[in-house]
Amino acid sequence: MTDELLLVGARVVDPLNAYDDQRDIGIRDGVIVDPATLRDPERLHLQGKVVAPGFIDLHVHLRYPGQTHKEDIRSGTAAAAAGGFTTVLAMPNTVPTVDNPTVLADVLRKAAADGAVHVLQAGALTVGRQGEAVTDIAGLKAAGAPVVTDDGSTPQLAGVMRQAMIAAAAAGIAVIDHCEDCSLARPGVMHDGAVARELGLPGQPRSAEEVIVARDIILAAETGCRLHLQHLSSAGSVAMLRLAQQHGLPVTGEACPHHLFLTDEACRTFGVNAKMAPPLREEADRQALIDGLRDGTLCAIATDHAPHSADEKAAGWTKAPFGIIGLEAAVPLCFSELYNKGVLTLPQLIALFTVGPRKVLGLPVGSLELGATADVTILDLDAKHSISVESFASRSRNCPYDGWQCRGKVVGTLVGSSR
Ligand SMILES: NC(=O)N[C@@H](CC(=O)O)C(=O)O
Ligand SMILES: [Zn+2]
Ligand SMILES: [Zn+2]
Repeated sequence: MTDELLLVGARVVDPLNAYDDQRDIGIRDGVIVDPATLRDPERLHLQGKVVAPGFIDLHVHLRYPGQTHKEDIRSGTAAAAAGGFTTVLAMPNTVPTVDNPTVLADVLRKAAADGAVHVLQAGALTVGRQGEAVTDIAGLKAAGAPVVTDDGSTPQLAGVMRQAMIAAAAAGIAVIDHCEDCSLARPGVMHDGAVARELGLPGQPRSAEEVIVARDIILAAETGCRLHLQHLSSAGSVAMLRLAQQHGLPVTGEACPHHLFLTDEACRTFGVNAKMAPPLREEADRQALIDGLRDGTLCAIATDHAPHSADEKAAGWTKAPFGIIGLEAAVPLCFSELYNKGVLTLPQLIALFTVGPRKVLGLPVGSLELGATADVTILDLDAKHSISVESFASRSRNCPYDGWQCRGKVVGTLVGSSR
């Protein structure tokens, strides 16, 4: 039996094709088709709503395998779908690490069975993410990893990163990079500034991120490796990325909602739910990240959805793990703060969830063209609501946004037939 659906009357925004107008969208068997070819479709009336290509989150922790008390593929992808995402890129800092094709195949098998959205799985850069032996990057790519990263950390030795980039370049795969020099970051638990001094907590200076951003831009230039900088937090990092792009280097970057909407001041209010890597910084950094989105230096907004259990987070500032969840708050926050407050245009904001991630992944995702997988995100730009952490599909609750008022809501997501 064919499965036919017609999306009627919405404003369709498809930045890859520079399209922004009202039109109907036809779907047959999970693929976008010409509406005129449908015979007897089910109709979804979407007047006053926006239809966009399914949003892609380049940075999530699904915690499978090994840490499913925090999240699993079922709960994490349910959270993604509720939050407006139809594709997520899972990080490999699991137990065991996704550092070989066998573990990767297991995750993909589990995702095909349990996933409410498409799950892409990044491979690790080094064995066990120990920063020593480079993984079989070509083998990971062949097994389905679209990118490689040691997220959670990065190889501390430049020589190891250089070797990894040479292998990644040869395999034709991008390195995505958690920029943190541990000798500068440790034992810090928040940004190294006035708030940390007042709270009496050890700080992480901006240099902990920036020296790795500089190092890895230099290595990308030398090796020709495609490099994507994850969860950038400092103004200096954005400036270096901009300069690298002006020099024509193949380097991109992402920002996370928490770095866009919070500063280290939030550490006073939200306690350990404001503890994450890299840390929340200062207002000038926040503004620089927003400028980076505005001028295209940063091509993606990614959540860095990092679930941890209540017990783990209850360990207090110095012992609690780094990270907050973001899948179900990111889109409402971004549409409130960036679109409805006039910071970005609608196509600009939607591109940060579609075209930008597509470029990083090098996959044919994030567009509504005929023949594409029918991944669709449906939005109501005016709907007012407040974020209710209690109602999240995620298994974890480590989120500072409970009760935040938003304008802009995810009405639904459609996930097309698997690629
Ligand atoms: N961002 C975080 O604070 N935590 C992430 C690791 C990471 O993204 O670096 C996690 O896995 O919990
Ligand atoms: Zn990270
Ligand atoms: Zn992460």
